[in-house]
Amino acid sequence: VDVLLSCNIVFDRPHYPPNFKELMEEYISLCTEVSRKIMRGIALALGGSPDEFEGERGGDAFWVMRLIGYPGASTANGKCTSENDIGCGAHTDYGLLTLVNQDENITALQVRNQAGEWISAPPNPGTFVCNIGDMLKILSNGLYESTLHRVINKSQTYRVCVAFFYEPNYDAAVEPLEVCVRKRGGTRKFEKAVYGEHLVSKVQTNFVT
Ligand SMILES: O=C(O)CCC(=O)C(=O)O
Ligand SMILES: [Fe+2]
Repeated sequence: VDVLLSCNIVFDRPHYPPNFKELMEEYISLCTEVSRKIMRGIALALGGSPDEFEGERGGDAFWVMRLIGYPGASTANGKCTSENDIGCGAHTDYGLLTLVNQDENITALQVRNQAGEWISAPPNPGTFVCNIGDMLKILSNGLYESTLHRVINKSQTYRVCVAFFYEPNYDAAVEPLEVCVRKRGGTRKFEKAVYGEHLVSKVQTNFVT
């Protein structure tokens, strides 16, 4: 799918550190392991078996990792005004979980709470911010919400964020778990969705102008 291939990293650019590929691969493998463990915890919290998300639901992740750079406000287009900040518009993530590793010392990520207010999710050294994605909202029948978030870098410093997206298998047909349907009095809040179709349609609306 062209839209998904358009931003893939080329691992052997000459200005990358010599062990860049190995570091990224190790990081991805550790993030995959942590995400799988978080999913086991969530499965238990929802009252299911710990393996609820194994198999195509979340055991064979179509992971994505993005290394995102946000130029500082002053260098973005020559002026330092609040209109010049560089960020990322409000959206929900698409899959199961996102592990957001933010640059220390810059508060730019904001999440919308249930009262509809935007609150900061400041970097906390040694921790990830963990977003819930749309597929986990569906699987949990809405017991977990995929939280709206956005990024506004008002600082004058270039901000880097490493976001690891833990997703279902590309072809997975995702629907509310029985245990979560029972918890909501037998009501199915969401229709079945095929993860790959959801991903492509959201990437097209978010990134293609
Ligand atoms: O830069 C961030 O802190 C978050 C980026 C983000 O929300 C995303 O890539 O989906
Ligand atoms: Fe996001």
